[in-house]
Amino acid sequence: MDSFAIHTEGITKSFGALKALDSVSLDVARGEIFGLIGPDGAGKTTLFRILTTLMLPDEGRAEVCGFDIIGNPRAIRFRAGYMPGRFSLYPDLTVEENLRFYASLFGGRVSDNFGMVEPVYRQLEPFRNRRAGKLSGGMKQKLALCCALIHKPEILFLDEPTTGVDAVSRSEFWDILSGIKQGGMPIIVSTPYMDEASRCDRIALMNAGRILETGSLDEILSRNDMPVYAVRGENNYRTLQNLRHAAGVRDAVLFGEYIHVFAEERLSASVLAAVSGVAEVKGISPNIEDVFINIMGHGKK
Ligand SMILES: Nc1ncnc2c1ncn2[C@@H]1O[C@H](COP(=O)(O)OP(=O)(O)OP(=O)(O)O)[C@@H](O)[C@H]1O
Repeated sequence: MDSFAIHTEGITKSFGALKALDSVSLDVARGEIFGLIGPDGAGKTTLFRILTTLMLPDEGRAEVCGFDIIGNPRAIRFRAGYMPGRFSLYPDLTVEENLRFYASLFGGRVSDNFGMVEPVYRQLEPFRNRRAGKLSGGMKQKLALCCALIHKPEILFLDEPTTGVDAVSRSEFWDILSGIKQGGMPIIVSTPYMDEASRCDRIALMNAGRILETGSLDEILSRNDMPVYAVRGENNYRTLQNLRHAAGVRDAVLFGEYIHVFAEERLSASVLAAVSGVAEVKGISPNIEDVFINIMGHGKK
């Protein structure tokens, strides 16, 4: 088990009647970027809190860096860098003061491990005297990452680091994570954005407290290969209703200007074209969003 950065078996957590995590079992290998992908309420934050020893599970067990979350939480706290989902910085402290504060929480100084954050901090340096509350979203995110790294952790937990950040900053942030991974640090990162799956070595698709699929993006796509058509309607809203009631259609969902139709094997493009209001039909390869919607829609597993 020690060969895994994270190993969990049957982690379950309820809040009253709500099961926020339902028997979550997963492994994160050393040196990989592992993405936890799912919508709001999937249970991502709850899992992070349990793995960083801020909350106890009701059932199940887990190890982080070879240490048991219940038996040895202190060892994990020193080894884990955690960037919580919501803004974790002190808005009235400057960039520099925030970093100094986080270093002091672990009994150190910024200079002790500056090499760890230097590549990212260099981008923040021009603003080092600016209060964190006055930074742009992308800059806040970079500072929060520096604060999570400043005690030189062995593993990084990032809870929705790119939520609410513009597309360019999101992409830059993923480039930074790839750089950190090159140094051998395992990273577990949650996101509601399906397109970020391609930046991870492996992912888990999560919904309503359960892991629906785990694997590399390619593995998940090939495991869930299915006939999908992109359909444009004369009036997409009306066409969507017609498609949902058409024989051989398992589900139909609006994606931009096209409707994606999840079809039974026997359905052909020409049969679809005959559905009232359909203006254009083309066969497409399902993307990760198609797979996710299809799995959720059919309660697989
Ligand atoms: N302390 C709590 N008390 C009661 N319910 C909670 C608590 N923490 C989380 N929940 C509920 O558990 C479920 C999972 O929440 P969680 O925050 O883990 O999901 P998430 O995937 O991180 O989504 P989000 O982005 O919305 O935080 C949600 O329905 C949430 O309302």
